[in-house]
Amino acid sequence: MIEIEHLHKTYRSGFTMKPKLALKDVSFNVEAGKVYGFIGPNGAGKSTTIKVLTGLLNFDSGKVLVNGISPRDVKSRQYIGYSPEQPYFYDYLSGRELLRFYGKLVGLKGAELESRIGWALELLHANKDWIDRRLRSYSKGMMQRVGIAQAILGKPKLLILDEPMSGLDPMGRRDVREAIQQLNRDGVTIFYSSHLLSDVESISHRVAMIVDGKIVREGTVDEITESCGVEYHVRTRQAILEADLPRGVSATGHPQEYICADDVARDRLLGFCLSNGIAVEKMDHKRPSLEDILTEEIARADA
Ligand SMILES: Nc1ncnc2c1ncn2[C@@H]1O[C@H](COP(=O)(O)OP(=O)(O)OP(=O)(O)O)[C@@H](O)[C@H]1O
Repeated sequence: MIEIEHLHKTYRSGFTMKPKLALKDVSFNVEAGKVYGFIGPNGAGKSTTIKVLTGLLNFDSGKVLVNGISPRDVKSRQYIGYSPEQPYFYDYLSGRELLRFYGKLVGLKGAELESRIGWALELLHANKDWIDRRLRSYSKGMMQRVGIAQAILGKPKLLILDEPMSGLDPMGRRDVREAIQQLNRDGVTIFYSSHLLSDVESISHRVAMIVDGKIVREGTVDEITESCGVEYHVRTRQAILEADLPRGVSATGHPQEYICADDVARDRLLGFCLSNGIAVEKMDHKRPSLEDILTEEIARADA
């Protein structure tokens, strides 16, 4: 559904038009029928990638195809629904009037238009009285729901959402997560960016992590977190002197709890316990979260 190969994008801004390379050799594919999360810190290049995908921005070099068509070709937009990070709508309209306007743009009218608006509002739990108030009185969360509702009115094959959960309270985030999952069950491919990594972990089939314009990880959440190794937390019946701890094993704040950096360190600690008659009470393994990995990648890029 989305193919990006060796994408480079430079911005030129300011009086001197000094170039800034915002995307550096970005490549990834999004298969049809998947929920694909795009994560990275502020300024990493997420919105730039999304603007390239939606044909709003040109790029220097590389290959970008959406449903087999270049995003510069207007035909590619036939299948796309898009909600920008900060939608700017004409705010003298009510949410419902705005949706009528967008619905007409995708060819809906009459009873079908009203029923499609009803469906979109229901899906986003936005069928409340505020939908008939003017947009200028909306909170960020209300605006976000209307922005996503307009993006799905045309029943797109591909839904592109830039930070769909930002500005939402926990219930709003849950509603948007559930809406994404429902749309995906109905066959929609979803590509979305987010800072909220626990949401991304819970609903994405695959994830790409971008830091400073470069893709640093790509895969399923399991593939990404497993590739970073598993830590083992071991609790013993007796304390072990720090000086006696085998290589790769470190003390925690608790006197009988230790962290083994990998399988080898765990085996060394278990061997040490066995030969010294120390009973092991408990052992858990802990994979790093996407947040741990992203934090590490950001530190590496800053180093
Ligand atoms: N119109 C522009 N002119 C010049 N530089 C820009 C422009 N838009 C973005 N940039 C720069 O390109 C880089 C990537 O920005 P982008 O908005 O794509 O990041 P992002 O990952 O979406 O960030 P955020 O999470 O804060 O929205 C940043 O360094 C940003 O300052």
